[in-house]
Amino acid sequence: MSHAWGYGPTNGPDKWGEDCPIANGPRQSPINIVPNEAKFDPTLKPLKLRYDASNAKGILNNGHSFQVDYEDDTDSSTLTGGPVSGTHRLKQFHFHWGASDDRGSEHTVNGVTFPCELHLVHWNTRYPSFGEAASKPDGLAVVGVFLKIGAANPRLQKVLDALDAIKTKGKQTTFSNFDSKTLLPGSLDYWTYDGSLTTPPLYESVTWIVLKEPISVSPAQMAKFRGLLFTGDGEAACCMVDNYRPCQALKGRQVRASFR
Ligand SMILES: NS(=O)(=O)/N=C1/NCCO1
Ligand SMILES: [Zn+2]
Repeated sequence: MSHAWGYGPTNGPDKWGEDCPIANGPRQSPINIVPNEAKFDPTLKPLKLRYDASNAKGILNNGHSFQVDYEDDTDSSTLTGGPVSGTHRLKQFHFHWGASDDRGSEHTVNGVTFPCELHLVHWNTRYPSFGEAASKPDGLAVVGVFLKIGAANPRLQKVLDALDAIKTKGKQTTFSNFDSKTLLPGSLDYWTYDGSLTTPPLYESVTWIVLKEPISVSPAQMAKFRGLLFTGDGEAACCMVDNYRPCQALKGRQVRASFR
């Protein structure tokens, strides 16, 4: 692929393997989750998420999605328990979504897609930094949360209201005092499996923790996601939609459930 990766016909997921051969590796993400084939694992611990709102730093349009970045130089926003050992620090959260409500999530459940999926990205502090952890087999833990069309979600509004300031690629602005725990559903029941980043470099370094319960998003709120652009100022505008990777082969992996 001669130019930067993206989600278009010439640089999209089908082309990523040209630069990242791991695209066809044994533990790629996302996957279709089949609840009836997920095995309840009684040894799985409850997920413990402790986030400090004051760690929120900024919000950035990175040309693929937008992300809210967190201070990660201390253990004040962490994931512990669940399927991981040790402490994982929150680095950022971002979303994937579709051009219409019939698609947009990366993971699917019994083949069912959601219009949007939230990813909270954490790195294992046994490594010195996110950059070091990102390429290690136990380096990252990403919590995935499905968004389902329903009533407007007031917890999303502060994030969505910031999007007008980051419409084009490369734009960023301060974003402070945001507790990402408010984005989580009531239940922390989850499925977990060994997978990868769903964006290049597609490193097989992610312990995926996909929550069973979705959170709500309204059609008007989805329109705000779709108002972003993949493109930068002065470029021909291309709407930031369908920024999701299709499901990848399970290749013998076991998906475990934290609940019966
Ligand atoms: N969609 S994903 O797997 O969370 N991808 C990334 N890339 C950098 C951090 O998370
Ligand atoms: Zn993601």
